[in-house]
Amino acid sequence: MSSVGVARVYRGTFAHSTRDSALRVLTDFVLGVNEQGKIAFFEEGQNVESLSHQWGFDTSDIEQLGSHEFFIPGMVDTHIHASQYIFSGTHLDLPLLDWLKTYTFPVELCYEDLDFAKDAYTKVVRRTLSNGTTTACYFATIHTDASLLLGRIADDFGQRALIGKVCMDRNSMVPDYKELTEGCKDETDRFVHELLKKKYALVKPVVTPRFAISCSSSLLSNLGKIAKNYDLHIQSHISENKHEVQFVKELFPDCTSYTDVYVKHGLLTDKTVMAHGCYLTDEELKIFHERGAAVSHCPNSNISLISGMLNVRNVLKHKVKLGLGTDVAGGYSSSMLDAIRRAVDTSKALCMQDAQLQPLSYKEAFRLATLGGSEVLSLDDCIGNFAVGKDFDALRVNLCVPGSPVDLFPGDDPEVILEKFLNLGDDRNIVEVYVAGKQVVPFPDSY
Ligand SMILES: O=c1[nH]c(=O)c2nc[nH]c2[nH]1
Ligand SMILES: [Zn+2]
Repeated sequence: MSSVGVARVYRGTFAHSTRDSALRVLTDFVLGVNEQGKIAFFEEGQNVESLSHQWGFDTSDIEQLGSHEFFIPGMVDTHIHASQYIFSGTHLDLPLLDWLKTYTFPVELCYEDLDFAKDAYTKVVRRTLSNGTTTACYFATIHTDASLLLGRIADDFGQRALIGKVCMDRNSMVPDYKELTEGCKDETDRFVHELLKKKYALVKPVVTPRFAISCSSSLLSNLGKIAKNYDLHIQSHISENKHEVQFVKELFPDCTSYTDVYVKHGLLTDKTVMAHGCYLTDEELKIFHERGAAVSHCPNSNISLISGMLNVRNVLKHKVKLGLGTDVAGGYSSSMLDAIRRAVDTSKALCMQDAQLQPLSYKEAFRLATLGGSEVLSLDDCIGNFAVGKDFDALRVNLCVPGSPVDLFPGDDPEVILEKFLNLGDDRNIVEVYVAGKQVVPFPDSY
């Protein structure tokens, strides 16, 4: 484009969430992306002439979307185990603690081998990007070098990512799949230091105690200090399964709740994201709200491992930041579209138990997968919707591609088309993916 100031301009339908509205479908809007990959303007199509003067672009350079096409913001997976992708779709027949011991820890041990790690991590980054995950908050494994490799691969593919080297110094139930307390702290220091040194634009470290069962009090305190010293994100699991909650009570008798364990060790901050939270009490949710900590709702995993069903309405009532996670591979799908669908399904299942509850609408689930996720990761000043000044993280969706799993009919308006995509669509419909203004899907030939 010959213009000064904008690199690309699109015209057509855009759907996104705002602070006040779970879904706004805007037909005939124009959006400009500047050279820095940020949204320069986002206005009604009728303003196009004045925009072209103001921004110096030629209207013939505008890319017009088809009537069966639209842009939505990139989706944010707030909780995914990159290392478990290798067995996703299998091993769904045991409850959490047995599942970890029998399937998960033995697989995670393999990531000591960097060739193994490279293959698996390349596949998970490719798959999630194709499925429209522009931002992922990843658990890796205890292996520092393989975790750094995941950071490099995310950077190579242009995915926005938080990367966690997993920390665990007890109860691994599998010989060798744990570190000594001091080693774990030192390796986390090394991981953070090395990853920050790379100066990747979109990839950052996240302090990652696996969960309270896997970590001694001393390790948790050390991790809390590292997070504070470097002002880092923190991720872990909380109150996923009733046996887990009971075990934590026994391991930390001086703490008043599971949440209190993380509070006492400096791990519940406004940059914390805790996965699951199915059994959090109202008192605990109040603490989450006061501290600005977030919950990642992982409905596929919660059902697959028969862990529990998060009452999303109650979390929202407590004004706790909430997003969605695939939780691969406790969750069998790496697609955030699946997370949207399972979140709605779970809320409907809860309604069957309590007629007073209101199910989640597809619009609310869409919000959780986009703007909600950006809030969970404290990135909502930068991504989550099409507000001017934010990075252009976006999916171009086309429902009329060859082999599309969705059929359209006369009279299907843009809102219906979006709803069909969210409920029936898949990666075949996600024809282009942008992160910070850069097109990352389709992949370059060299990938
Ligand atoms: O769903 C889960 N997946 C895990 O890998 C894990 N580790 C602790 N708690 C966990 N829950
Ligand atoms: Zn998890």
